[in-house]
Amino acid sequence: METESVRMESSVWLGNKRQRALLSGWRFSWTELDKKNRDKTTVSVPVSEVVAVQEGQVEILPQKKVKDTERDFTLFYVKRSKTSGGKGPLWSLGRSQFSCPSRDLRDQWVTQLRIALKTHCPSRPHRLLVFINPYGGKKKAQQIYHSTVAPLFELAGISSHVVVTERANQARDHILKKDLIGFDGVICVGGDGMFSELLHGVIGRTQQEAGISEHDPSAMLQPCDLHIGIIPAGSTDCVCFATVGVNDPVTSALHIVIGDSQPLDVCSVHHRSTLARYSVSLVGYGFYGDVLAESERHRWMGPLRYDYSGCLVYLCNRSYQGIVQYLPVDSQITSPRDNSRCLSGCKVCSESTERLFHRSESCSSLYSRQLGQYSIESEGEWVSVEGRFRCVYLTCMSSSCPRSPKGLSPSAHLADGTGDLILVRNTNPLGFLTYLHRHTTTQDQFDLPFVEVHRVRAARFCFSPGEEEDDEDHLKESHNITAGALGDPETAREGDEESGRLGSQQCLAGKQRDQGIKEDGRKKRDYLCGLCSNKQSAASVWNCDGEILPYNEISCRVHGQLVRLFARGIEDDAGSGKYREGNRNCKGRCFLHS
Ligand SMILES: CCCCCCCCCCCCC/C=C/[C@@H](O)[C@H](COP(=O)(O)O)NC(=O)CCCCC
Ligand SMILES: Nc1ncnc2c1ncn2[C@@H]1O[C@H](COP(=O)(O)OP(=O)(O)O)[C@@H](O)[C@H]1O
Ligand SMILES: [Ca+2]
Repeated sequence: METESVRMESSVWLGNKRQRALLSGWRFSWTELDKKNRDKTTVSVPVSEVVAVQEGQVEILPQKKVKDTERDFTLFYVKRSKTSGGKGPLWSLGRSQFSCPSRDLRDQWVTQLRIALKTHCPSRPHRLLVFINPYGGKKKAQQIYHSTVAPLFELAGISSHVVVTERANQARDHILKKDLIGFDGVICVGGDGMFSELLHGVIGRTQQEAGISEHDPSAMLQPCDLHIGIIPAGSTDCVCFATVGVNDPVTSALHIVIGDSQPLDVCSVHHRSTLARYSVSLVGYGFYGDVLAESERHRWMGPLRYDYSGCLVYLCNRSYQGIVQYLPVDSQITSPRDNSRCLSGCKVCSESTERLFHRSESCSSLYSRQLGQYSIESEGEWVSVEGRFRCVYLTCMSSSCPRSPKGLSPSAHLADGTGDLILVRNTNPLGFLTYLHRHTTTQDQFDLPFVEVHRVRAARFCFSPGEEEDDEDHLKESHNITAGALGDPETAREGDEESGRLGSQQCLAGKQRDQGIKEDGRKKRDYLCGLCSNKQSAASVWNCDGEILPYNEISCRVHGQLVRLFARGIEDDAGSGKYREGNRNCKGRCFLHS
């Protein structure tokens, strides 16, 4: 139904400069006028990026201050500033205080702007459930939320229920079990591990409600309506970086406030007919599994633990024997080496929306037709590769992060229903170092003779178990893994206090902690001896979005656009400042292009 569009125009003052303010349809603009009434500069803000309109002269930071001058109103909106190195723009809160010739006119402006907001932004969140992990990253999540994010939510009229977590998996269990009526989204303030908790909660709950078994690898999972927001306060913050373009709490909070919506592919990981976990960024064996396992022993280092562990594991020079099978997507149609980049309003992803959900006649491009429905049972299409690998991994998106600004697969798409499978065969230490180093530069990390990359819809992996390590109990022991941290759906859902990555460490206090450190020292030596020995048959573990999975065999399947984030993908330079209608307003699954 067409909504009547609001229009209003008048003269106003911004400081001592006279302006012509104009609200027309979905834009509000003000143009500075010179003494002869000629136009000078114009500032134009899309209504969908207006955060709030308030009477008087209002400031919210560092503290809320209101001077209720009867002819003034204050407009808060999204302001962008450029960043370098292919990142997205930083968003901040713009504020302009307008003075009107009369109180009457001021009231009219406030009313009309608020009507425009209601008309053009019907899908903004009003009530949010926020989970803060006080121990993630540099342990600043609570401070970040209260000083930076909460004032923005309050300004935008969003009410929030805040839960500061006391144990791992609390957020996931809360989403799975508690009443969520009235909430328009769930937010995590933390890292990729916290995001993963929300992801599991939201997907699990949606499948429960739809009566779908998550353990069935061939089940078509039900897409989730509840949006997830991420305020980055962790160590890698890859999901935030790859979907927003920067790791900045204010930018993320503003995407949430204006109700942006970004669909995201999710990979389900199964082990022997049981769902092991979901992943969006990394399901990796070998190097990335070893780095994660090693890093858990150095959590006290904060985010630096990954760099330290990365160096240790690199020096150990390990490789693993295994078989990888994958269901490829036609490389003539879409390729991880096409040098494209999935940006805000991505055409490939929007065509996939049609293919995945509507399958309409209009969806007739070659890409959409070729990627039509498939069956993971169609054995004939599977490709098999056997060998010794430094690492193998699957990612549903670019997985860019500050450590690797282009990411694990720079041309991967957030929402195209496929993942990129990277196979790094055994090579000499210098070759592998070159490969790792290219993640941090603009050089093509796939242009190396021992690296293969394939765009896939599903993959299966089977790695040879270690000589004496053919049972998972041994693996768990040698990697010092607790039951809940294994992502065992049954154990983990009980929500026991010891489960999860920080669980066992944060619970240690006083004497117990000292004992823990000694114990940790011993296990570390044992672990490194095992890791660096020449016993090439020993097994690694899986790094599944930062969670350890100690299995030799897993199967993975990509579920296109299974969840939605309060984000819009990475805006390129040309797109910054250029308006793209918030796609959440489309109500269904649709994109609008800038
Ligand atoms: C020796 C230096 C090697 C440099 C290579 C750089 C490669 C960076 C790859 C980044 C991987 C991104 C995938 C994201 C994984 C996260 O889910 C996971 C958990 O994050 P968090 O919850 O915030 O702790 N992070 C990792 O597994 C870190 C891998 C780092 C490998 C060096
Ligand atoms: N209160 C808590 N105590 C211990 N662990 C927690 C708590 N809250 C969350 N966790 C767990 O901590 C892990 C790491 O958290 P995350 O916020 O991702 O930080 P980081 O990015 O530093 O790893 C997550 O897997 C999460 O399940
Ligand atoms: Ca994808």
